[in-house]
Amino acid sequence: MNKLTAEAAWNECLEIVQDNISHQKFKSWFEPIKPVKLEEETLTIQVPSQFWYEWLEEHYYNMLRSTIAKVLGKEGKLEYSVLVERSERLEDNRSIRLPQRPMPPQKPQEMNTFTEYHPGKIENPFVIPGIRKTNIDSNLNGNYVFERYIEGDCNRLARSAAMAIADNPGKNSFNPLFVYGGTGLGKTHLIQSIGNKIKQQFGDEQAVLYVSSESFTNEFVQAIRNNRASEFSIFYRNIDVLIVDDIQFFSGKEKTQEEFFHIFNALHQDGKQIILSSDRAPKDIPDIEERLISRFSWGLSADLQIPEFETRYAILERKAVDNGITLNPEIIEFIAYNFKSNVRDLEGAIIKLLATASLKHVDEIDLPMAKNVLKDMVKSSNSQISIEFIQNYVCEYFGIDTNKVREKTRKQEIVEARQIAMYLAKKFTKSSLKTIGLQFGGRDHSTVIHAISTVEERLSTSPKHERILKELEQKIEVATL
Ligand SMILES: Nc1ncnc2c1ncn2[C@@H]1O[C@H](COP(=O)(O)OP(=O)(O)OP(=O)(O)O)[C@@H](O)[C@H]1O
Repeated sequence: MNKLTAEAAWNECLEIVQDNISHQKFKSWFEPIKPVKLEEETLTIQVPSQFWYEWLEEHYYNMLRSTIAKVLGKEGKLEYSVLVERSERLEDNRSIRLPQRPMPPQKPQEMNTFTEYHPGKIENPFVIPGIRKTNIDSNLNGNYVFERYIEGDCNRLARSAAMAIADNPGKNSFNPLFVYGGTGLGKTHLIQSIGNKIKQQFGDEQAVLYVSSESFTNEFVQAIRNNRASEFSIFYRNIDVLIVDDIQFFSGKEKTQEEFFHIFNALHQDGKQIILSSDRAPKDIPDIEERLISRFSWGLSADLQIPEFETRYAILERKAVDNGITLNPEIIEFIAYNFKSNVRDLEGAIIKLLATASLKHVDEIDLPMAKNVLKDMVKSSNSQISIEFIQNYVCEYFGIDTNKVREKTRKQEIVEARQIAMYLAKKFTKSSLKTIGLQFGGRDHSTVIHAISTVEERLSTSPKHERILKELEQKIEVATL
């Protein structure tokens, strides 16, 4: 005979539980539970959700079993009653993406578990196969993989940190990884590649979740509205690899920041991996709590820069292959020269070419067609060759710093490059000799005349110079409209 009430029995259980788990976990998982009834040696407790029940079974089964044995004796049993019907929960759950799994057969609103197998109620209450990990929709785009992410000086650090994380999530010094950079430079692609690689390598062992900070905020607001803030919080605390994109969107959203702060702490403390992206460095994001900014900088902050010519070229080659379009090198060069500010524009150019080719039923696109199709997308400043463009171009060709041709230096290789640039400036721009001289460090027009005649002379006497000049002229023609 058991004279205990359900409350008293459960309170005794709680005292034991409290001694065995952290305060935070106790508060999260045990305080909200209500004792319902105690009949013979069977204590029934009410849990707020199906997910809750599953979580307890997965994580606290042994501890609860021994606790019940201590309080109710060897024959003691624990039964769960789930507060809300599953059909209702499922609908709600979707909005905050709680993990779901197929339900075992059960009586409505009630589940029994623990200590005994109840045929017809729960098939196997003790083994919950991958309850959370298999069922979380990671929200990843399968196209964003490392294999399609071209490496260059512009992204080397961020990319190698990302790959290291993918091999060892949570157990590396890049936690959090904070990737930042301007629009269209590949932040989303890179951070999603980490998630995809982890899924590929670790499968259901790692619960990966990609979420934009905007969705995070919306879900949180909705969770508050539906009195489900604690479930929201618990859900996020169960993620192994949390990827949050465009974190600058948290700016000015105090409640969301606070919630994220707690989730961040819990995950970090548990050795879970956090990956964040933003359009600017942590310290430059306005209206974000100082304590969050400082956490963002705990691991590694790596920026993505505008890709250099060679990387743009490699990206274009890759995108052309991915889109099933063949582009000859001249066209790739033309695009790489004229679309400099971000990778999304490079893709836009390829897609426009692809669309036009299929509209016009053209099998192969040639350079004049490409120039014509893309002329509206090329910035007007690029459509006319400027002296600066030629200076940059020639210096890049000879591998020297552009400023050098504007300086007074008389080093042989600089003088030669400067003379060639002056010659090309005269040939490809409408600028006067005086203007050209001025743009080369304020030189006199007679210096420009001298440079042009020197180049012309070399052209007629040296095949090597003739070849260099021809190459440069061709490239300038390709690069511009
Ligand atoms: N290094 C790269 N190699 C291949 N593709 C790239 C690379 N960088 C960016 N891209 C491509 O450029 C496009 C834009 O990239 P992404 O969306 O990741 O940029 P973002 O920095 O997140 O931009 P935003 O801040 O505007 O969201 C994507 O299609 C992506 O695949």
